[in-house]
Amino acid sequence: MKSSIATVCLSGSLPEKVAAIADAGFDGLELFENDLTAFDGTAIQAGRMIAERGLELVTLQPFRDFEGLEGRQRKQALDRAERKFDLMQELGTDLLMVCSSVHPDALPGLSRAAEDFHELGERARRRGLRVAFEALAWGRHIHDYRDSWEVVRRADHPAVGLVLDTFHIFSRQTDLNTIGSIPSDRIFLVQTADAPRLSMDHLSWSRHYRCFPGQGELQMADFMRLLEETRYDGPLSHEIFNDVFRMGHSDQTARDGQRSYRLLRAMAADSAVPVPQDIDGIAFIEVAAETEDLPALRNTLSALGLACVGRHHTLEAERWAINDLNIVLNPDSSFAGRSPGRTATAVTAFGLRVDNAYEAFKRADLLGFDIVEPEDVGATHGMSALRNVDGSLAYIIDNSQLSRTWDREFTRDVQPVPEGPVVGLDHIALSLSYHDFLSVLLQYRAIFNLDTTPSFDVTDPRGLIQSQVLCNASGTFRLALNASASPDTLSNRFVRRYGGSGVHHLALRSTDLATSAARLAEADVPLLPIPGNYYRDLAARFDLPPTQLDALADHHLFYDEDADGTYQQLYTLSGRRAFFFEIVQRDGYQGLGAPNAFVRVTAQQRMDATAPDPQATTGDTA
Ligand SMILES: O=C(O)c1ccc(O)c(O)c1
Ligand SMILES: [Mg+2]
Repeated sequence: MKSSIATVCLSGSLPEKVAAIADAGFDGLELFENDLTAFDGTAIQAGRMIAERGLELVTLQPFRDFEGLEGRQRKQALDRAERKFDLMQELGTDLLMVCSSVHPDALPGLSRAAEDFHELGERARRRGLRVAFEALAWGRHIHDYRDSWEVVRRADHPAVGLVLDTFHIFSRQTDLNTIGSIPSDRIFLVQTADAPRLSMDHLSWSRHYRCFPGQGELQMADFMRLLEETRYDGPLSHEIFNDVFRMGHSDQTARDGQRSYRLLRAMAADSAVPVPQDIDGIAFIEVAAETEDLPALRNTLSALGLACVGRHHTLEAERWAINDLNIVLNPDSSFAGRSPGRTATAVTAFGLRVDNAYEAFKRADLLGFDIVEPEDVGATHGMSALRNVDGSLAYIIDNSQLSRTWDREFTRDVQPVPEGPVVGLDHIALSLSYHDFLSVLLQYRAIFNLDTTPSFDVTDPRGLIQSQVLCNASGTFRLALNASASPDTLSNRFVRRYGGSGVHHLALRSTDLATSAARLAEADVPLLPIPGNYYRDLAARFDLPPTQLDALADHHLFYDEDADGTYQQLYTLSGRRAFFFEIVQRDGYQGLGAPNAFVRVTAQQRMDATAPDPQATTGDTA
């Protein structure tokens, strides 16, 4: 198969789109007619620009409202097609993609449509061209790929073939099984798109929410298995209409598109790409710490019961630990692989524990993700990492590797002895720019075997924050992704101040949150204050004894229940740092306290408003 992508997927001008598509390594592209119509060169120049970048022009599309017309309207539609054939010959493509008609005058009937396509195919053939028919999910009469296939079959013309577009097929929940029996030479084009499951009309869903396979919830693997049965060998072309892609960076989107294409190919039975592995947990977190922030960090960590258990042999870095949780405070920023221009004390790396790191890297590499070797960042630890879209590093390690690394790199001053109720890490939360959100989702879901919760909206006083959680089956790995289209939400204020996406908070797990809160208070670690109204609402929602409600309020704790159990949360303020700590007590509960999030972000925005001007000082609380 050949990899292709439609120009409509990307932001920018036609030359920018063509460059991004070529640089990302695609074999070809679908030219959306609007991109040509708005291009300030000739069709010949556009075709040459595409060819010079080594790209095949797979098709010109879409040709609309063709089938089912009579008399003068039918003749006009055929004449219109001839004008597009002229363009195609100048552009250097032999395929016109025709989508099913939404014309109010279009008449029903598969045989009538087949006659129209026979005639169109004959006109195309005379000019050495072909046409391909797609059923739009909202087509007036034809909105099922089995009907468009029947039209193509009855048209019975070598220049008339079928388009399969996964979005239209899945959005109507059409049975897939007919796909396997379509002769491969009758399929001229396969368009691939994923999407989140949303209940809305087909057209709005398609035009705004499509995403790359691997980012959504459609059963792409089922489709690919049936396509494989046909032995189809033509272009596999992403066609994504997505509001975020339209505002994103075309290079980043095109690179993700190529990764998604490889992910689709890796679904084939004979793929050489290793299968995705589980993430068992987070082995360590690295904080690039400015020296003046170290005392406050050390104070918070010791109040939480972590101890400094070793020092780096050559760097200033300290290893803080409790049980399996390791936090490395590293004042040497070069080790952390930080992006230029970022100065705040911030989380710049974490280590993902897997069964077989070699296989995970092999999969990541074959899918086209960026891998950073230790030499690249001048590190002696010997661990390779994925480069996250924000420039931070996700090391991938297996257990054998980890103990060796600690001993080679760090002294062992004290054994990590549990000294309080904090037992380890619960989750990490990222605040992402809106266009990084889907990139991060693709990276983690493509490489690893993870579940994704449905996306939900948190109401921040300045707009909505979209939130989604990636997690493993056993609950030992949770990564929360947050992004917002509104400029002044908490998550976007973080992104702006920090100079990009990044880790917004670290959540540790306690077995006794009230005691953890008391220890933080004793150590003068300020906690996020929670308004009294929150506890009035808790009293109404849950059957909690007054003493328990008072205790929650006294310690600034959030509370929630689900079918599996209860959950309590508290938050520290970030002070000068880019991130803050959350401490949770999870008694069976599976979520991340989503019903409390609007109160939390509102309280954080309130703290932020009373903090000194972030432009003038780094003493912010975002
Ligand atoms: O939204 C549309 O009109 C449209 C156009 C062309 C396509 O291939 C498609 O799937 C949708
Ligand atoms: Mg399509």
